Amino acid sequence: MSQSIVTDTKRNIGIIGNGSWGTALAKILTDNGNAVHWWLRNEESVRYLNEHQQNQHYLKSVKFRKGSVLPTSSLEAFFASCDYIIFCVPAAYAQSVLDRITADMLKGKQLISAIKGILPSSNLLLNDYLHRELGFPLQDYISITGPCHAEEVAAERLSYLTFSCIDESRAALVASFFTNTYLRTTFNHDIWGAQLAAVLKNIYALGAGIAHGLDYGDNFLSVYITNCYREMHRFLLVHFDLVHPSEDRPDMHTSAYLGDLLVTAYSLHSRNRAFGMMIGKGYSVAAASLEMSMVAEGYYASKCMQSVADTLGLDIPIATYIYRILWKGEEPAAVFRNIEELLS
Ligand SMILES: NC(=O)C1=CN([C@@H]2O[C@H](COP(=O)(O)OP(=O)(O)OC[C@H]3O[C@@H](n4cnc5c(N)ncnc54)[C@H](OP(=O)(O)O)[C@@H]3O)[C@@H](O)[C@H]2O)C=CC1
Ligand SMILES: O=C(CO)COP(=O)(O)O
Repeated sequence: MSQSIVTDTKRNIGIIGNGSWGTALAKILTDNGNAVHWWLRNEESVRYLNEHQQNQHYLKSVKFRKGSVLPTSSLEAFFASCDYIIFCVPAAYAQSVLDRITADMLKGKQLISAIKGILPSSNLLLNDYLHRELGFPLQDYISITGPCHAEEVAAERLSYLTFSCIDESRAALVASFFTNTYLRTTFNHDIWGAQLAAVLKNIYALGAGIAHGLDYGDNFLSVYITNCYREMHRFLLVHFDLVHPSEDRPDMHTSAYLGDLLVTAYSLHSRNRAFGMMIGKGYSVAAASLEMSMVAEGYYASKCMQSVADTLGLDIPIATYIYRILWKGEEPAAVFRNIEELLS
């Protein structure tokens, strides 16, 4: 795609995080004619991006037009330049960035979360953390979810994203920045449901990878995923009753729910599936982590969501079995024999 770069200063968009997804989002935005500010945590990555117009380590097939991305390693300079800030650091590492952000830096900004994880130090979603710790207004927070792998965006294969915000009109506006011929967008006000579903699906998809590694077939996997979806639904309904009683119940018929569970459980691009597959094949968690150059959020989410479920007294048996494999060192084959008995 080629368009001229938008110099409209009212739409200053920035991305925090330089992994595959941050790079894919930068591609969409620059393809749509926006100049994108980009915070990268190390100076060498900034230098490389400036010199080569591509990310040194992730999604190298994406080449940016000169001047379309504006990288910096100074968080202060980055915040001063942006009105819309996309947060795209894996949840496991997000705290190191959050610790450097003050309420003043966030004043007047729209925060767009592209992470599909929960913060391990607090077991909170990013919006709840920012609201509680920095008084950030919940209506200024938009999430991006939906079944979408960075690699397919890089190849401009038709994909769909969901934008959620308490104030639907803001979700609609931000969605419009991303819409183009290979990227369709929808928007809603389901901010907690969409984010929680994204966290949970990573755990279940990692479990699907384990099943795959253990040599279960497609017949088993389809039943496993159906049961995961049912468990996710049960969890969300009770979670909403207990934590967000006045919010609309999540609309599980949208692709941010089933669609994302399916793509993460089945796609060869999925890091959660790949990580799980190694566990199923007998790798230890440490060995599987070493093999991965990218992050499988489901591993960290498994511990966080177990803690959330225990605190609220919620039962998530399949996720608990995955947690026991990942964090309690239980033997995958034996645990999956228990999961077999659970499924219907
Ligand atoms: N990839 C995808 O297709 C999609 C990803 N997402 C979500 O986007 C979020 C970001 O993931 P993604 O872009 O894929 O990440 P990747 O797994 O592609 O890359 C890892 C990122 O983590 C950073 N990182 C690694 N170690 C540390 C550390 N110790 N401290 C701080 N940062 C570190 C890396 O920075 P560095 O290179 O400097 O080490 C890099 O930016 C996740 O929540 C993911 O679930 C959502 C939809 C699709
Ligand atoms: O969220 C994703 C696809 O929608 C990415 O999943 P993985 O992190 O497993 O690659």
